Amino acid sequence: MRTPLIAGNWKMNKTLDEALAFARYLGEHAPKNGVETLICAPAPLLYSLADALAGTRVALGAQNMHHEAQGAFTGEISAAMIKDTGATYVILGHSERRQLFGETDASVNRKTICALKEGLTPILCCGESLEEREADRTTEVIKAQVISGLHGIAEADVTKVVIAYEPIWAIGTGKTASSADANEVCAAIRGIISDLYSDKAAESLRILYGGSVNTDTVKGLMAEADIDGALVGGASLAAESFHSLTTF
Ligand SMILES: O=C[C@H](O)COP(=O)(O)O
Repeated sequence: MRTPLIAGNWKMNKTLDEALAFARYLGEHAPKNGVETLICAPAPLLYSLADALAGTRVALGAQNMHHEAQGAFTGEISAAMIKDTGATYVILGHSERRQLFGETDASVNRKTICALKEGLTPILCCGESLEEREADRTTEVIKAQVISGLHGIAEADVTKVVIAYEPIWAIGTGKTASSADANEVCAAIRGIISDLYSDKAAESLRILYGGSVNTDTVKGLMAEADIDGALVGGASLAAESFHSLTTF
């Protein structure tokens, strides 16, 4: 049985005051029973948010990290630093990181290995561009990203990974993939895990959908057999909206 996960990705949004007001709201409004909820916040907010969210059933995550444990990497943060804040998740290989900051399948793989080593839960993102979808290359692209992202990770660890399928054309555009289309790709990802590892691993690994998820679309997406949750950008920024998503 896979526990549903509704994860908010705040991206580069919110001051400390705004984040604390959001946490206060979540403290007063519990998520649906049996649903895990998560906020992935900008790094400077993590320590304060960990305190503010203590006792709320809302987990905390970072949005990126470096693949080395420490060293001369100005401006970067490590897995151990994230763990120190009290955060337990980290988003890796988001398409914005790949497109705007030059992340590659190889660097995302190194980060995933490093996060697991530190005991963080990686949310490994994959997704095709509009051009790739129109050329009928979705499965091929996703397969390459998933295989590279998980390279060298043993079966005992792979079930700790969460995979987020986020078609690039649906991110921040208001265009959501239909529930059926999103489920088809998530099912294909589960098939890839089964081929790489085992049916058992594929059955226990959680797969999220992301891309313009909102309070109108979340229920349909969550009703699909292979979608275990959502990675939400825009609709996670207002506390009321995020809370409604967690009570789908
Ligand atoms: O990580 C979240 C995704 O990029 C989705 O963002 P969005 O919900 O604003 O489309």
